[in-house]
Amino acid sequence: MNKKSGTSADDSKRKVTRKVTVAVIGAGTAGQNAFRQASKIFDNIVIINEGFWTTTCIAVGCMPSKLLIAAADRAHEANHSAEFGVHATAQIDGKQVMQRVRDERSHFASYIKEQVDSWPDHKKIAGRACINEHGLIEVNDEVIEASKVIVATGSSPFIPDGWAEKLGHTLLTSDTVFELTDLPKSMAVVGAGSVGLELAQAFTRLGVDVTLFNREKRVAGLKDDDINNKAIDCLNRELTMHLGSKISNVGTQANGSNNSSAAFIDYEDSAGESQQWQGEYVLVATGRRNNIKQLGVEYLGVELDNKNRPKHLSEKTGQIGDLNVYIVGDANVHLPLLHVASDEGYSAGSMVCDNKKAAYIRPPATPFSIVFCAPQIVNVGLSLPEIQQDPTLEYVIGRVSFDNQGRSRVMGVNCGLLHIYGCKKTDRILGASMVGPDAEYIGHILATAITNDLSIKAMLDTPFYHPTILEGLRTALRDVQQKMEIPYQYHDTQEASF
Ligand SMILES: Cc1cc2nc3c(=O)[nH]c(=O)nc-3n(C[C@H](O)[C@H](O)[C@H](O)COP(=O)(O)OP(=O)(O)OC[C@H]3O[C@@H](n4cnc5c(N)ncnc54)[C@H](O)[C@@H]3O)c2cc1C
Ligand SMILES: NC(=O)c1ccc[n+]([C@@H]2O[C@H](COP(=O)([O-])OP(=O)(O)OC[C@H]3O[C@@H](n4cnc5c(N)ncnc54)[C@H](O)[C@@H]3O)[C@@H](O)[C@H]2O)c1
Repeated sequence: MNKKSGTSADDSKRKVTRKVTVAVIGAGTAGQNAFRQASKIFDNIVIINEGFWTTTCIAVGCMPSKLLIAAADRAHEANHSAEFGVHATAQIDGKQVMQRVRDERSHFASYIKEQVDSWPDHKKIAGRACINEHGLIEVNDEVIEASKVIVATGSSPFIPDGWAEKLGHTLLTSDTVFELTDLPKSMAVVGAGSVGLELAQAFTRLGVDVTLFNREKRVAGLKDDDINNKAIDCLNRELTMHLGSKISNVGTQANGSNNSSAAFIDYEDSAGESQQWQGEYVLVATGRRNNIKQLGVEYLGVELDNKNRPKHLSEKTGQIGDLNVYIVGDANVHLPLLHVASDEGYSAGSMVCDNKKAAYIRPPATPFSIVFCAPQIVNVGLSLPEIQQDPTLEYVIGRVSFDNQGRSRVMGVNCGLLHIYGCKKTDRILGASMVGPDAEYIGHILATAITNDLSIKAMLDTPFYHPTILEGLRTALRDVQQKMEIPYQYHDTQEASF
């Protein structure tokens, strides 16, 4: 993509050092998939990456966070078994907890390393790429002219202006928190999105004194008010949350007890009262931003909107309009999730091969997200506001509460609510939102149903084993069916009540 090659006076300084058919910028999940796929056809290909080559997911994302949650859940179960007549108190070795997180992370990273090591050295460049005004990729001493460019530069934690300087060594983000060698005594977590909720609850369960702040009275960005209120109700039972609070200042101050400094947060609580929190660390989880602002994609003809999202993005392949430019994974902001990054990378890698061989372009995935707090939070398909905006969608909401659902109660995890949005006209599921036990499995079933256009009748004709938490899904589907006034199945059965 050499937009203006040969037109500049300082061309001599920008001599092209390499011409390639495909350049992939970023070697996370999306970039590695794109590279692997495109390499099946093209030999003249290069992948450029700054930092670790083991993916955000493995190094600082999905895997270390779930490893921490796994330890936290063990501790929680030990400490909360008294209702079953089993009395125990968890002895938590913070150093061992954090070491296992890193050891297991290294285990997962070793698979990626093996793959990356198998790629020829001359096709890998370690360094920060930027695209110059001629549409050439500059990295280290190289100036690369590429016919096709795949941008897979991911995203990074967003830190509000000035906070990094003010909080200094007391600031943590998801990029640094897994490097802690021991569990801290106290921590504020700012942001109740997926990162904030998962980590705040995990550290609480591991005995850290955690306070969670969020500026909205909303968790996990939930858009269905009933599900949001239920999630807050369930999470409040173990988490200290200041939702709807406004942070006015952050910083550090001398810690009276020793020579160190402690962090503070000045905030106005939801009742309008001025308050101060003090503690050891502030984990900032206020969102992520795509790594694209400084890259120079505009020199390839890409237009960005005011939130740095690429315009004219094909959600199927990541292609930008009819340019030979593909923006995939978190870099395009579309759905910043692992499976999406993986699929988009694969599809873009197939596309640059002109779809000739071994190419499979996946259809855009049904929107689907899981937050791995307890109870889990899941959203599938269209959200309630999206459905409400479209008057042609005649919808009903099928509900089930998990507060007294049979197996949930047996297991002592009976807090939750599922809403299924059904379409009256088509007998299909438009979307769903849930907080509750086994939500990750229920979410997968609902995503399968939406993706494969299953009718609610077809879903109700499939077996639901007894006693399972998944029987709650059937209760919600029956509620949808009843509200649609389509009496497919007589279901005055006993098991709905236990
Ligand atoms: C704490 C946390 C937990 C998460 N948990 C989950 C989860 O449970 N499930 C889920 O689906 N998703 C989860 N995610 C999101 C998931 O990790 C991301 O969606 C996914 O890893 C994005 O992959 P990617 O390939 O787009 O980017 P990345 O893996 O981030 O790769 C981008 C690469 O590009 C490099 N790069 C950036 N700029 C340049 C440049 N100019 N030149 C060269 N290289 C550059 C970066 O250094 C990086 O190596 C989580 C994220 C976080 C932070
Ligand atoms: N389980 C998963 O799939 C998973 C887990 C972690 C991360 N992720 C991915 O990472 C992305 C980023 O997650 P995230 O949680 O960092 O971002 P997010 O955008 O989901 O949530 C950020 C939260 O911080 C709040 N906030 C922002 N500024 C604030 C301020 N100054 N004071 C108080 N609150 C403030 C927002 O209101 C919001 O609730 C997610 O969108 C998701 O794609 C996924």
